[in-house]
Formats: sequence, structure tokens, C-alpha cells
Amino acid sequence: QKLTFSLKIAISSSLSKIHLNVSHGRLCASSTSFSQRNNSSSANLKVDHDQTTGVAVMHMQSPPVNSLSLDFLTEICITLEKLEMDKGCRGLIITSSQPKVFSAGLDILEMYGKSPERCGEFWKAVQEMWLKLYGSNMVTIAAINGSSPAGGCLMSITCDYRIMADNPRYSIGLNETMLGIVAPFWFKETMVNTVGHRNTEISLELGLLYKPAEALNIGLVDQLVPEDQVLSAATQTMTKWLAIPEHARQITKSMMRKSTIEKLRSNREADIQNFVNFITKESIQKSLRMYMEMLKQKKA
Ligand SMILES: CC/C=C\C/C=C\C/C=C\CCC/C=C/C(=O)SCCNC(=O)CCNC(=O)[C@H](O)C(C)(C)COP(=O)(O)OP(=O)(O)OC[C@H]1O[C@@H](n2cnc3c(N)ncnc32)[C@H](O)[C@@H]1OP(=O)(O)O
Repeated sequence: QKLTFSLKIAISSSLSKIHLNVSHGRLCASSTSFSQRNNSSSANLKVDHDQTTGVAVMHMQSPPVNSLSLDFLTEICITLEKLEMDKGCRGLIITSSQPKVFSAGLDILEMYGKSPERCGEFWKAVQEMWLKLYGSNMVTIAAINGSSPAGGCLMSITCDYRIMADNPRYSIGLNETMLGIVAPFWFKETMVNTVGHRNTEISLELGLLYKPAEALNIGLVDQLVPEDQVLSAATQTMTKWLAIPEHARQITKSMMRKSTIEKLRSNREADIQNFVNFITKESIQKSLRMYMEMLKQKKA
């Protein structure tokens, strides 16, 4: 049965004991237990939930590069909602199972050659993921074990803390302008809230991707560790954060992020319309096509 994205999200709250599998815009449910086991997986996500520590690790495993398609975003949103509602889950670590890449950002193919309706549905899912992560009551840590451009960087900076693999082959940043597109205001504000106004201005105008040491230098990531220690460092940091009185931490987080969240929440439809009008322009479609060709050439 085909379900719209918003309906999927609306019903997800009542699916806490249902195994979810989202494929090509379809939500399939089978009655295996989610909450009784420590581990769960859907098509492109594996969640290890340690009930004793209250920490879940969400492994993104959407080949080849964890690009955020509508289906993948929907899976992420449903998982986030389930974890958020689970009182036994107080902390979330997000990491990648794909080699060399945390996430390649939004799936460019979702923005190229698609109908305005489909683009709108896609953008609503991007908004939903950001709202869920940026507004989460859980402690959220990005364990960045590979490159993390654009939407991958956005995902990282919505978390409370970022630990990146100290590997100069990896990079992170909001490089949208390099694709001929523009980071919307809530991407920009999340970045300002992380690295300040001046760093954001330079970073966004030039579409910069930072090597780990540079990212640490401007505060885009909080810690660098050897590649094989990213997850263990995230787990150690999580222990420290979870020792803080929870209510006080949550209220403080909400106070810091509220105005940015409210700005999007109260303007969602206009923001979707803005995206659709922008992305479907012929000139923007041409830029995306050229960027995709450049990616292919780089490979050849
Ligand atoms: C007035 C206007 C005001 C406001 C604006 C209004 C609205 C806003 C409008 C738009 C906002 C849009 C915001 C967009 C955000 C984004 O996230 S866009 C995506 C940006 N991502 C990138 O630039 C990353 C591109 N990818 C890479 O750099 C590399 O792939 C990698 C470093 C991630 C990994 O490198 P490798 O390991 O070497 O892998 P390959 O490059 O060989 O890639 C493998 C395979 O995957 C395909 N691919 C890579 N990235 C993407 C992607 N993001 N989407 C879809 N597909 C991707 C790549 O082409 C390869 O495909 P094949 O060749 O194997 O078919």
C-alpha cells in the first residue's frame, strides 16, 4: 500500500514493535520485534541499541556513498522517531558502514529531472530529518568516519558533538555553491551556530570543503582521532555527556536551538516552495548535470 511521506511519519509513532522496510516510497511492515532485541535493521540502516547504557549506534549503510535519497531519509526519520520515543534510549551515535564516506549529502539524482511534486516530497523529508535531529532530546554524536560534504555535513552539525577520523583524504563542509546551488537559511544558521558568522560566510560563499585539521581549527568538528578509534571515542564522549543532569541539558539545548528550529517550523511550506522553484529552474538543472558529469570524469 502506497503511503505519503507525511503519513508514514505520522503513523511511525505507533509502530514501535514493528520491523520497518522502506523501498521506493513504500513502507512495508512485518511483525518482528524492534524493542525487545538490542539490534534492528532496515534496508539501509543498522541500529545497535545497548539497553544497559541507553546508547544507540545508527550505522548508515546505503551504498555506495550514503547519499540521502527520499527512501533513505524516510528510513532515518522513522528510526529517529522510534529512538526518540524510547525512554531507554538517551544517546545516539551516528556513523557510517560505507568505506571512506560518512554521507555524500543529498542524493543529487533526487534533485535532477524530477517533477515539482516529487522535489517537494523530497525536500519535506530533508526538513523532517533536520527537525528531528536538531530538536532531539537525546545526546547526539556524529562519528564521522569518512567524507561528509553538504547534506552529510548538515547531518553532522545537527548533532551535539562531532568526532572525525584524522585522515587528510577526508573532507567536510557545506559545498553547495560548488554545485551551483544555495544552502537554504536553516543549513546556514546551523553552520553559524557551529562555527560563527564569519567562518560561515567564507565557507558558504566559496563552497569550502575542509580537511579534518582545518575543520577542527574552525570548530566545524570537535575532536580528531585515528580512524579506528572514531566509534570508541564517540562512546567515551557519550558517557561524559550522559552524566550531566538530563533535564538541565535538554532545556539548555532547546534554548540554544529553538529560534532556528521555530523559523523553519513556521515556514515549512514556503521553504518547500522556494526549493522547488529554485531547483527546477533550467539553469540550476544544468549546473547539477555538469556537476554529476564532473563526478563521473573524476572517476575515469
Ligand atoms: C534564491 C535561492 C535561495 C535559497 C535556495 C533555495 C533552496 C535551496 C536549494 C537547494 C539546496 C540543496 C542543498 C543540497 C545539499 C546537498 O547535499 S547536494 C549533494 C552534494 N554532495 C556532494 O557534492 C558530494 C559529491 N560526491 C563526492 O564528492 C564523492 O562521491 C565522495 C567524496 C562523497 C565519495 O568519493 P568516492 O568514494 O571516490 O566515490 P565516487 O565519487 O566514485 O562516487 C560513487 C558513486 O556515487 C555517486 N554519488 C556521489 N555522491 C552522490 C550524491 N550526493 N548523490 C548521488 N550520487 C552520488 C557517484 O556519482 C558515483 O556514481 P557511479 O559513477 O558509481 O554511478
